[in-house]
Amino acid sequence: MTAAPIVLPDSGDLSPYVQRVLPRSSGLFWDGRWHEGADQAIATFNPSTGERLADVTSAGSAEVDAAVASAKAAFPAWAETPPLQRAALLREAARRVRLHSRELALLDAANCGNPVRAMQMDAEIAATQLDYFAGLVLEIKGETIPTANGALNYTLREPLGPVARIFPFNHPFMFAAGKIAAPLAAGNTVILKPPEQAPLSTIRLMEILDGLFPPGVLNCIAGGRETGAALSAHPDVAAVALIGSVGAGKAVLRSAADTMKRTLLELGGKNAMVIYPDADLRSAVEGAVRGMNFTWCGQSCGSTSRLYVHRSLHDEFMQRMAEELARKHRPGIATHLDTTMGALASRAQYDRALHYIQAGIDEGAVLLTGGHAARDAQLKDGLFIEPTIFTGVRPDMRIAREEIFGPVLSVFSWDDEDRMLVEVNGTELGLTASVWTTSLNTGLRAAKRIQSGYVWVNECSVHIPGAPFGGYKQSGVGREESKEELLEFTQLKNVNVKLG
Ligand SMILES: NC(=O)c1ccc[n+]([C@@H]2O[C@H](COP(=O)([O-])OP(=O)(O)OC[C@H]3O[C@@H](n4cnc5c(N)ncnc54)[C@H](O)[C@@H]3O)[C@@H](O)[C@H]2O)c1
Ligand SMILES: O=S(=O)(O)c1ccc(CO)cc1
Repeated sequence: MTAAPIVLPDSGDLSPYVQRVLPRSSGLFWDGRWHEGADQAIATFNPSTGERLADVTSAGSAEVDAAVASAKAAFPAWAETPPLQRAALLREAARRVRLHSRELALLDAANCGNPVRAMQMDAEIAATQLDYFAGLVLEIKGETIPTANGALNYTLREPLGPVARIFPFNHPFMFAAGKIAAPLAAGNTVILKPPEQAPLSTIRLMEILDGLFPPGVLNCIAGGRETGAALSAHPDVAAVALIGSVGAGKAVLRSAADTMKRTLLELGGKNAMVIYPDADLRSAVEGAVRGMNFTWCGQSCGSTSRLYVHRSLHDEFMQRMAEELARKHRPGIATHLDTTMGALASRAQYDRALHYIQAGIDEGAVLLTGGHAARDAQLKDGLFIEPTIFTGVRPDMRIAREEIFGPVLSVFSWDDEDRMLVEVNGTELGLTASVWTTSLNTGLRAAKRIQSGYVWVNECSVHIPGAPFGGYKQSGVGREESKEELLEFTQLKNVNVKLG
């Protein structure tokens, strides 16, 4: 039985309730129970206020070894658990997530700076992913292969073993809860490594799910990059699934090489949105604001942070976009239910975004709006930056080439489609893209030519359950949010039976 959820108001400022939703446990859970760590604690903060929220125990190498040993010991029995029984436990996990969604959203808002209302959506997405993969368990199946001599030849899909799930701070709870679903559904055990900047909702998740799975099936170790690196290098970890930066992805690939472990990498983006001259202006302007994900300060791998507007529309488009942005997003305290744009997750993220804003100014881009920290006196203790749009951006500028992961949009004007598409594709990243046009031909042509793993036409930002999400080029390896994610956590065995 889980404790009853904490009742929270439907409107107004939820800051007074933050203390009540904090987890009571350490950051270390394996073998079905909580542990004290010998290693140091990580202080974790509220980016809206600067307030220290809690200290979380960080896993050192002894704790990593113990968590992996627990996941390894639990693996054979979990792999043998009938698939529908595994699915039933995942559905119960989804039910508990929904039951506690509002307190989890508040915890994320307080810890990572994203607005609390948006984080309620994150909890719902996580629950949907748990249900979705629970529904797929009977699809973990093989094929029969015709043979020349009448032998029976068939394939089986078997789980891999302990899977490390390492993820970042931009959607902490959605990643923690949603990303256990596929590996557990496929019969693997899991070790979660939450982000050091915002680990609290993962720890609370472990409290909410405590006792649901057999000991060792679902484990959690808090910690930073060293903890993630130790997991990636561990010989008894069979697969590492990382959501994070390209640099971390390369480090994981290198350490995984020694033990030939499976990797699934969801990495960075420098994603383009293209506005064709025949686009429906009203919906394209709305999409351009939404695609940048100003709600979470652009801290999203899928944000369309490069906007290519056809020259014939450029001035009117940008004027309307500035108006739409001003109407929709102004930084505010993340734990207030009216807030539509939160705080940057950490001082490092804040400094990084301001650094890129300065680089844009220094390299000659034109500030259309924003370009500085929030000046509202009520926000003075937090990590707030005004939503920022640069026009007149050239492809050689740093704000055109490098992932900022902040509320900074770079706008380009174009009139030659071929040249524009070369620029769109002229990056080592290829995660998402968005194209706006009323011509089906144009939309399909652009979708074919853009080198990205996920292309929206007359849409942006939304993730469609069941549609494979993942990157081309250095944006990643493998696909998530779909049947492909489930199969990433299986290995194929071929069996040939000579008959007669
Ligand atoms: N493609 C996606 O689905 C997706 C989604 C969200 C964020 N991201 C990317 O995440 C990045 C932002 O997050 P960040 O700056 O915290 O990323 P990061 O790579 O520094 O950290 C992400 C996670 O990886 C861990 N980590 C860092 N270095 C590691 C290493 N060498 N070995 C193992 N683990 C390591 C961190 O502790 C954290 O838990 C951006 O690049 C963004 O595009 C990608
Ligand atoms: O905001 S994003 O980081 O692009 C993101 C990643 C994954 C999902 C759903 O799995 C939603 C948003």
